[in-house]
Amino acid sequence: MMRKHASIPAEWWADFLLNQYSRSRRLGYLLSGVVLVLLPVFTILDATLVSYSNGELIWKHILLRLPAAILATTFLLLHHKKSPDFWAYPLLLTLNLSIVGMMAAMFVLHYSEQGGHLLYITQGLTLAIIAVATATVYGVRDLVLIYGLPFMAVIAFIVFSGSPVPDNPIHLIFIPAAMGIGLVIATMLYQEHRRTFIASQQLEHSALTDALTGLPNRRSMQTHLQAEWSRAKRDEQCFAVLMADLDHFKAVNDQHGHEVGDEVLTILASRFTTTLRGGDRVARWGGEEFLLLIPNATVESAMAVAEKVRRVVAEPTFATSAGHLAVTLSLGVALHRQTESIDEVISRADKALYRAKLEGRNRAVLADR
Ligand SMILES: Nc1nc2c(ncn2[C@@H]2O[C@H](COP(=O)(O)OP(=O)(O)OP(=O)(O)O)[C@@H](O)[C@H]2O)c(=O)[nH]1
Repeated sequence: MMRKHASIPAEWWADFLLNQYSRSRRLGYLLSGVVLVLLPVFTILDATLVSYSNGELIWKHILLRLPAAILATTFLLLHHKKSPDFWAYPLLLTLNLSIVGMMAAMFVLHYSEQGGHLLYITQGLTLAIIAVATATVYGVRDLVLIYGLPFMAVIAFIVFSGSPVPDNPIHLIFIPAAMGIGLVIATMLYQEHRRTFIASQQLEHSALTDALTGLPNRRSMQTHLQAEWSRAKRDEQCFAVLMADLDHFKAVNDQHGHEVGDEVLTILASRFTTTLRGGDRVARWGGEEFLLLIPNATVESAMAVAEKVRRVVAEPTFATSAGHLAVTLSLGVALHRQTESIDEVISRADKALYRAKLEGRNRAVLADR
C-alpha cells in the first residue's frame, strides 16, 4: 500500500494548485529543453546503430518525433512570455503523452527488428525520467493516462500481431522495471513536495496570525492596508480605518489575572469575526488594540460598522472562567482621504480613539476629515 498523502487543508487548496502550476512550468521548461536535445541525438543514434531494412524508416522516425518536438518548442516559447501558469500542466501532460506515445510507436516499429533491443532499453529509461518529472507535480494519478494508453497499445500489439519474438527478449524487462522505479521515485518526491508545501504554508500562516486570538496580526493587516490603499487610489473609492481599544482592560488583568485577560481578548476576537461582513477585515494591532479595515466605505457606513461592533462587545457580557464580565470598547473612525498615506489615516483614527476615551469610553468617534 502507498503511504497516505500528507493532507492539505481545504483553505490551502487554491494555493496548492497555483504552486503546482508554477512547478509544472519549471519542470516542463526543463523537460522541453531535454527533449529538444535528446530527440536529434536519438535520431542520429537510431540512424547509426540500427540497420534499417527500409530507407523510409528514418523519415517515419522523424515524423513520429515531430509532435513532441513541436510541443516542447511551444512550451519553451510560452515559458518565455510573461503569462500566468495555468497552461503549463495541461501542456506538460500532453508533451509527456506525445513522448510516451512516440516511444510506444517506435517500439512497435522495431519490435521484431534485428538489433532493435538497444532502443527498448533507452526508451524504457527515458520513460522513467519523464514519469518522475510529471508525477512529482500531481502524483501518480496522471501516469495512468500517460502510460496506460500507450502501454496497453503495445501489449495489444505484442499479443495480437503474431510478430516473431525479438532476438533478445530479456531486454523487454527494462521497460516495466524502469516504469516501476520511476513510479516509486515520483511518489516519494510528490509526498515530499506536499509536506514541504504544508510546512511552508504553516510557517507563513503563523507569521501572519496572532497566536492568542487567531486573528491576522499587524504585519498581515499592513499588506491588506497597502492593497486597499492602492485600490482606493485606482478606483477613486474610500476605505475606512477603525481603531478599537478595550476600555479599562488593565483592570481586568489586575483583578482577574492575565489568563482571564487573554480569555477576554479571545472572546472579543470571535465577536469581531462574527459581526463583520465578508470584505471587512480585522487584525490584532497590538496589546488590546484592534484595527478594522472597511473597504468602499462612506462616513455613514463606517460609523454604522463601528456602532454595531461597539454594541456586540458591550452586550452580552463575556463568559470567562472568572464569571461574566462587562466589557466595553472605544473606537476611532477615519475615512481615508485620496491624498493621504496609510500612516496618516491610521494616525487620525488613533486621535479619534483618544477622543472617544476622553469623552467617556464605550463609544465611536469620527476623526476630523
Ligand atoms: N491579558 C492580556 N493583557 C494584555 C495583552 N496585551 C496587552 N495587555 C494589557 O492591556 C492593558 C492595557 O492597559 P492600558 O493601556 O492602561 O489601557 P486600559 O486599561 O484598557 O485603559 P483605557 O484604554 O484607557 O481604557 C495592559 O494591562 C496590558 O498588560 C495580552 O495579550 N493579554
